[in-house]
Amino acid sequence: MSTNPNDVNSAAAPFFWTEQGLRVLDQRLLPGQVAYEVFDSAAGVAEAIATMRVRGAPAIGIAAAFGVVLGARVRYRENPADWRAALEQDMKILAASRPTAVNLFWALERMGAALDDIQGDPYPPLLALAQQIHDDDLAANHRMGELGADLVQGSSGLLTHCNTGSLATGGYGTALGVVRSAYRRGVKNIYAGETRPWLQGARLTVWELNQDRIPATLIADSAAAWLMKSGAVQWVIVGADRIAANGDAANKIGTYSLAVLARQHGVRFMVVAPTSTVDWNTANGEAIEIEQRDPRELLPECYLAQDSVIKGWNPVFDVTPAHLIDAIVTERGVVLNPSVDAMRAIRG
Ligand SMILES: CSC[C@H]1O[C@H](OP(=O)(O)O)[C@H](O)[C@@H]1O
Repeated sequence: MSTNPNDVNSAAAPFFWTEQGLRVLDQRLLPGQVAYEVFDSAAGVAEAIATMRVRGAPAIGIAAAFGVVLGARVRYRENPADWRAALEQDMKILAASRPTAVNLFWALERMGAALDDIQGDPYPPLLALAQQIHDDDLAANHRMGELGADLVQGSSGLLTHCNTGSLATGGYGTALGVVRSAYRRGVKNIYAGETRPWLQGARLTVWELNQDRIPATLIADSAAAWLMKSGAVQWVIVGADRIAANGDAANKIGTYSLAVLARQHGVRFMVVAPTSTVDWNTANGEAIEIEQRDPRELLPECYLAQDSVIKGWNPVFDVTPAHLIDAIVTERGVVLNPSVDAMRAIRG
């Protein structure tokens, strides 16, 4: 199987569409196991998203689009004359799978808007639309990769956080797409933060880079400040799950602290995300819902006992204010020093 990040059939692809259903790579098991499960219903895809078998804002949106396709196939078979109401219930289940990544709701809105024009069997047109959403995301990632690489040209080191590669998108990646493009242009010192507690960096990002034979250095999240103080990196490059209209960006927990540290050390800070991640209806970061996941993803086993007095607090995103962001890179262009006015340049 190809590991070419340009190829959606690379080992790092988060899922593949098959006639049986959406074949999902279970990212909870990486890097130790490359294991797939086929989901053949909307509820099944919602479960795959909620449990983080598939994760990453763009990948969540694309998976949800295929979830709508699966729901339409089931509902039309059940009742060819009246399938839409049941499908809309399926779409509500998909919408409830995770709250922060706006790509989920953007994809469901695009699929929902197509229902009015459908005559007869909804499966073929909805499958074509889901595949278009997937293809568009891959194309956007390559465009953003080049735009971001233009900005970091000449840098010696980059630090990234979480996983924003092929595993989190339609292929190639957002922030990790910039890293891939920058590496090809000569930026050789790539650092990846482990990204506790789910370890997207330690388990997923360095796995992807190793598949691509791109040398990288894994660091503990707590080593980021010391790395920046050493002068080894000139940019911190991250993804996003939801960008508000003023440029405030929600991303994996730990991103905000990296932005504060970057400003302290004169390191520039880049957010890379397709415009499907921009939520024009949310004025600023204060209004972004931050997902709280089960503390059991954080707490050592011994503190899960009934008599334990130890709890966990497990917000899995935080919000970086626009004033700490030097550049937001999208497929429609780059927003330098983001603000409400500056963001208008990328609004379709
Ligand atoms: C390009 S992926 C964007 C975003 O999604 C990740 O979150 P999760 O792994 O919880 O789905 C992370 O915040 C990435 O930066």
